Amino acid sequence: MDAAVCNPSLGPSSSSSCYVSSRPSFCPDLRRSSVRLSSEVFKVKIGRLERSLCRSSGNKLSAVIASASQTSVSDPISTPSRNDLSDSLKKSNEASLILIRHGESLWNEKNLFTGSVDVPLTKKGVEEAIQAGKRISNIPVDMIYTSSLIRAQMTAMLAMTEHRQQKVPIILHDENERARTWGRIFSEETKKQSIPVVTAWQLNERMYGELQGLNKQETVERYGKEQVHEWRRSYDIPPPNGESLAMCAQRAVTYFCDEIEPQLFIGKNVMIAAHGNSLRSIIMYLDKLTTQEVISLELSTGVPLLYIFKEGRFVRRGSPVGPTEAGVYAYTGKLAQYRQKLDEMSH
Ligand SMILES: O=C(O)[C@@H](CO)OP(=O)(O)O
Repeated sequence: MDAAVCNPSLGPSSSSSCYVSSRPSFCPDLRRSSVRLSSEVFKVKIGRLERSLCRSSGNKLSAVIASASQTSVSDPISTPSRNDLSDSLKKSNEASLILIRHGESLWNEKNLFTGSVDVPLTKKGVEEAIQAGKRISNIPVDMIYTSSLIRAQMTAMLAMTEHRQQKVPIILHDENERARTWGRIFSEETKKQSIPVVTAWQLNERMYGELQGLNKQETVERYGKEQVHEWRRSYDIPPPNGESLAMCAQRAVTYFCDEIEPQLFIGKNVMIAAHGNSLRSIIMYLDKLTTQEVISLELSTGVPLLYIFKEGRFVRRGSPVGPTEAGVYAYTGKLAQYRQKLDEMSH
């Protein structure tokens, strides 16, 4: 691996860990990346890459702009024109990426396998989401991506109630023409005060198959600790009739590359609220973890992780929690400036 991964286990205590990947991001570089994604993911990525970049006579910039302007965020709130995108691309050399696993759900509390089942947060989960919002309240957010499941959406919305930017997160409904038309906003000023929220099933928790609804402890007693650990944490062994992490990565990482990276590339600050395993697969891609390293990657509920996307690379800043917060903001001039602006506005 050409990146120094300081700490593949991303619990709340890993806030000081960071690394600079020497892999410039964006799909082309997967050709030489050491990320152990499944060969199917690799093929999908390369296929899409060739469609989005190579076909456009090697002009990466125009491909990125075209790709960004065609994404599902071409919506009534923030339809960026090609000129805006070019300007923003010229001006921006850095964007923040916040990843947050949803707060505790009612089935987390009961210790049940949840997967694709759409279960809401507990009171504790609501509180975790609010606390997460406090932790990221000084980090800019221009776009939010959530899964289509309520626990991730609740988390994103509750976190944003704490954000000092005080913009209104608005869910974009893209399911049909009527939903798109009826959700239009007719004030430019109001649009500026809004943050588009894109919901994507591709970011959903991995489908846990026939384990969904079963108690985790009882499953261990029935099938043994090793078998259950393999189902829960291995890269390519799926639970009965469910998705392995590799299968989950195939949709989640592909979505990240196709829809989210282009936004970061043009300088948009992005928050993703999703799930233990869909985020593990994305972190595996960002941190270039091996199939062995990803086994020990555990994400706590409601703890945000911050990455800086700069010069085509992802730099992990760990979690903006507690005493290390100053370090997080001090890291980039842009974040420090943003925070100063917020301070000035609130005086
Ligand atoms: O039940 C689930 O859907 C997931 C996340 O809560 O569990 P696990 O930690 O086993 O991947």
